[in-house]
Amino acid sequence: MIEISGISKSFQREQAVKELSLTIHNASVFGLLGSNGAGKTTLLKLMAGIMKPDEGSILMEGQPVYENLVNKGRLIFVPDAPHFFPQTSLRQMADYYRSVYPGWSEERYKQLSQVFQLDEKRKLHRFSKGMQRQASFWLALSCMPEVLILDEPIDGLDPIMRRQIKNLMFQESAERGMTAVISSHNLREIEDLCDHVGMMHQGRLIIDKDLDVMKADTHKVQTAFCSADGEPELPGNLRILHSESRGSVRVYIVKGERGEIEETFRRLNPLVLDLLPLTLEEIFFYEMGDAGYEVQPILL
Ligand SMILES: Nc1ncnc2c1ncn2[C@@H]1O[C@H](COP(=O)(O)OP(=O)(O)OP(=O)(O)O)[C@@H](O)[C@H]1O
Repeated sequence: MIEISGISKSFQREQAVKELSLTIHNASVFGLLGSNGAGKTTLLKLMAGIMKPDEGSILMEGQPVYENLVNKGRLIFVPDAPHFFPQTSLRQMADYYRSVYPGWSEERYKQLSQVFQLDEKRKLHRFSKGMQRQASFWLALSCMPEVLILDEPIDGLDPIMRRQIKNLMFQESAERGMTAVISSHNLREIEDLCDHVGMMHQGRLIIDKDLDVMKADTHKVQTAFCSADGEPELPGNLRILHSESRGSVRVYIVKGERGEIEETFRRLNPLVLDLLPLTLEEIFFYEMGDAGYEVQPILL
């Protein structure tokens, strides 16, 4: 378990992370969203023990991460721009990882050659951007990390490799109980991969929710009423985040339990009544508005 309590981090006069608290449970896949400059990379580096918070604490299995070799050996941070030693081949880089990470598995490294199919003898700087990213995943997963921290990992990968990486992440999480923390600007990617989602804005964590709970809690209601009766007054107990008319159809975004919402609308004798699921993008859009944030500058 990763327990983050009241951390802040400033660069000169810029406060990148502000009084942020968060718990990430073992074997979960946590998606971190937010606008450019929201503080995601800073938070990930703090979690990985690359930087020390100015205030607050970050504990992994009850122990600090910063300057703690045991915890650092349990986690791998994959940055948005892969970092390799100059003039090294993938095999040489693998030798280095083997010497540093106690969990390194030669067997896993060999297995993963079936997925990545990169030339191990070739110098890494000669690889394309996407191939370098594949090499980072190959090395990171061969270390059998308990925690994998990924900064915008999927960008630059082709669709087949994206799927392969997603499958590997599911496999590592389900079979070995690996915890993953993934920052991304891609809501669909996060929706596919993650079971828990956080959103940062100006250094703060403004949403921290289970994806299933979030989905089960917000509904799109499409309804139409007999025009002769006019539009009925909705009961005050309905928590409506948004409403709009599309011709004769009225669309409501409503928070609450599906059965209760349906029952409430049925009592108004609608001609049409449909309850539809929302995408993560839609849920965020309305949740952020509900939380009083200007949605446009936050969602990309
Ligand atoms: N090494 C640094 N020195 C000075 N300021 C920094 C440094 N690293 C980050 N910052 C500042 O901290 C803030 C948060 O940056 P961070 O890279 O964490 O954001 P981000 O959410 O990852 O952004 P993006 O989505 O654009 O990658 C920004 O205002 C940035 O300018």
